[in-house]
Amino acid sequence: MNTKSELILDIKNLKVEYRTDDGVVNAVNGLDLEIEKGQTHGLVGETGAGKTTTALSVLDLIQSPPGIIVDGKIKLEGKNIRGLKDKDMESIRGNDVSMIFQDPMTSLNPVMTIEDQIAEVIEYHESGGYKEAIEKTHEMLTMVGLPPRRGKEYPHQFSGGMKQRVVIAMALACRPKLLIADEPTTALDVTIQAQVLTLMKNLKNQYGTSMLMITHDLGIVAEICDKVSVIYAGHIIEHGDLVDIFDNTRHPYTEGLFNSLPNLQDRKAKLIPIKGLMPDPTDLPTGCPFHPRCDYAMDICTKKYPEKRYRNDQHFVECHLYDSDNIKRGGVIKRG
Ligand SMILES: Nc1ncnc2c1ncn2[C@@H]1O[C@H](COP(=O)(O)OP(=O)(O)OP(=O)(O)O)[C@@H](O)[C@H]1O
Ligand code: NI
Repeated sequence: MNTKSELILDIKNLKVEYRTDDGVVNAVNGLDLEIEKGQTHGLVGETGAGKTTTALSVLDLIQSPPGIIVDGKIKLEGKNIRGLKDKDMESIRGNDVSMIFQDPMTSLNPVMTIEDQIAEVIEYHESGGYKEAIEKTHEMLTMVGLPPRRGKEYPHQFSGGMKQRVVIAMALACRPKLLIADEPTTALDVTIQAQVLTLMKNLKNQYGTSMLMITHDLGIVAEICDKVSVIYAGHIIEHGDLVDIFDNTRHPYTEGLFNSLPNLQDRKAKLIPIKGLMPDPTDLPTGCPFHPRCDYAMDICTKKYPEKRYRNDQHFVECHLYDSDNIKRGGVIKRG
């Protein structure tokens, strides 16, 4: 029954809170996420849904205080990595999992040349000396489409798109098993965005790196992802492959995300934003957290969190519309 190939990352029941003076922010609320080896997995949802918190949890980089992982299992290649000693976690961050942030300057040192920064990463991971590391650095720069001679320059001499390419080169320099990209193109203009995405797609094909791509852009998901998890209020409310999510949408929230996109066939058609706002994470609604915004909400939705319902062996939805009593209505929401 289970035809899933090997998992690079397996998160079960992750719960993360930020305990602030204004209350407890329930950022991630029992989230499950499985990333198969060699695949690009899109994590998509509105601002505040818990995407970055999930990613930072994997690397044990949640700001603490106020953040705390309250519960859950995180496995990398089948090995538990939650609660590791600092030294072991550092080795995972350096060798196994790399993260690219939205703002490339998070990862770049303004007073070090580009090539020295990449070479430092390579030297840290490989036995060869500086000269060898610089040679490799030049290969990496070429790979991300930057002329190696520019390695002598400093970050401020580079445009935003070029800086993000450097960060990608750095993230890949240690050949990570898993690359986590947190909105890596959001800060870039549209043409550069497309170039960086193409680059990431090529790298994935070339090296078979598994990727977690965090985005609120369904266009990016369609462009480079194999699997998609839709996150709402710290829960994965729908998960499947591209065809499941784009052509067999089940969750009203996912449907809302699609409806809020401009229609390509009819550019004059109005955007239909999802009504209402993301719930206050310090005071989440009872039952399904989407119910106050949901056109299909039923009595039970205000009372009970919906279990996973599987449409096929991978596509699931957490929504009471698909409880057995309602299933007769079969696919209340259908696209295409
Ligand atoms: N250091 C922090 N202290 C308090 N609350 C935080 C902290 N970091 C995040 N949060 C809160 O946790 C919730 C989840 O935030 P998170 O950054 O994970 O969302 P996100 O999905 O990445 O959003 P975005 O698309 O805006 O990046 C939000 O309500 C956010 O305000
Ligand atoms: Ni974020």
